[in-house]
Amino acid sequence: MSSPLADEPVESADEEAEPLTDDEYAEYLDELGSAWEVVDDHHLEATYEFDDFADALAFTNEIGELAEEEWHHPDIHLSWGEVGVEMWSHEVGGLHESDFVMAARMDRLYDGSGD
Ligand SMILES: C[C@H](O)[C@H](O)[C@H]1CNC2=NC(N)=NC(=O)C2=N1
Repeated sequence: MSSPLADEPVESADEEAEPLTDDEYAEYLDELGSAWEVVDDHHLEATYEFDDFADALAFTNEIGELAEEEWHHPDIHLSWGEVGVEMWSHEVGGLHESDFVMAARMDRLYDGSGD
């Protein structure tokens, strides 16, 4: 079951936007699945598990298409049976609401693609 955050728009950060503070991002983190954690107050991290490399590659491509559609791109680490994702906003040098929306969209893709 993905978070309602997945229904929010992915908006680019304002020019002068500052990264979210831990108090500010706490509420968004609570709305995401437990797979996600914030690292160094800078980015979101999660690892998705798959049966094999081919399934992990297919999910990687799904995330890539989402990122291109929304023009908001994660770092993706593809390995056998696993896809590691790091998500932050380059323009603010840290976390923005859109990172949490993208994380929820990735969870929705994963839920839809099965285990
Ligand atoms: C150069 C390009 O416009 C920028 O990288 C865009 C597109 N993708 C992006 N992705 C992420 N994660 N953060 C950004 O600030 C961002 N901005």
